[in-house]
Amino acid sequence: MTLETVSEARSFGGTQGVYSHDSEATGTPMTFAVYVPEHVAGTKLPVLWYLSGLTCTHANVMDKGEYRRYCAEHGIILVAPDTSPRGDDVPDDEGYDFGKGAGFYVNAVQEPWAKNFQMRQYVEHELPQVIAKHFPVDMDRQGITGHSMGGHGALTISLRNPGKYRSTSAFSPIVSPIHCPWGQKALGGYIGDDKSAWREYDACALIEDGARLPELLVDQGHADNFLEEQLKTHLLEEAVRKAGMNATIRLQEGYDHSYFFVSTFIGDHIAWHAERLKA
Ligand SMILES: N[C@@H](CCC(=O)N[C@@H](CSC=O)C(=O)NCC(=O)O)C(=O)O
Repeated sequence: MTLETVSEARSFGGTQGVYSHDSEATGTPMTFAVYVPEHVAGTKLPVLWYLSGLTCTHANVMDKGEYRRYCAEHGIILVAPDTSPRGDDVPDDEGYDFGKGAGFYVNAVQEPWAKNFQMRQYVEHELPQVIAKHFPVDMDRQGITGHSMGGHGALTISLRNPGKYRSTSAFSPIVSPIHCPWGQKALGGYIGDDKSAWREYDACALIEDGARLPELLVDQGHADNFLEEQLKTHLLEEAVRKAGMNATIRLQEGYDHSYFFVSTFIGDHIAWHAERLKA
């Protein structure tokens, strides 16, 4: 499990790094970003996973998410994986919403995607092992968050793994891929026509089918162009209400889908995760 350091820079007393390794899950090199706050040598820190949205690499949140000040303040490591396998041999689609940059955090079973698009395996299993081996993380104190397609990833991964993540939040998540064009294209393409197999990749369906989180925080911009057609926050509100789940879902007036929105509320989310991860 060799790790290549792509870059490292000092920031807010800690280190913002970018690293690369050969992934067994995707069969490709994978790049990810990790911020490690200043800490006493030998101590282990809680870790927050940040999953990014369509068209993103590890770099979007690193460049525009403005999380380092808050991670440094709360002593939280933040890991940002890529959103898909990359490389000349990896199949792609003409659209921005499928193929490279759009792995949807699923294990594809359809060809030609199945060989490389194993992002569920990568994010749930392989990358955590790499992080545990190479960084000062306390794997008993993991939280997960994400934006848009990454919000969908955070919700579904946490719902499928009860107890693994002590805290779960999301920014403008795709709450029900089954019910939106982005999700229907992705799940149809990666998983196939059997819609019953889509349910494990749909936060609302997972909740309907009995999965629960002890708590949830979601922020959604009210002026988000994708809200009505793709994100459909009201479906999550309905699902958590019916399930009696403890969820705070905030509609933020005037905010759109961009990183101007994410960076505005990321401090709130990191503080919220820190409270639960350090309890
Ligand atoms: N290019 C597309 C929209 C792509 C887009 O908005 N991507 C979002 C995530 S959308 C859901 O997962 C994003 O995070 N973009 C990266 C960024 O740095 O802003 C279009 O033009 O419609």
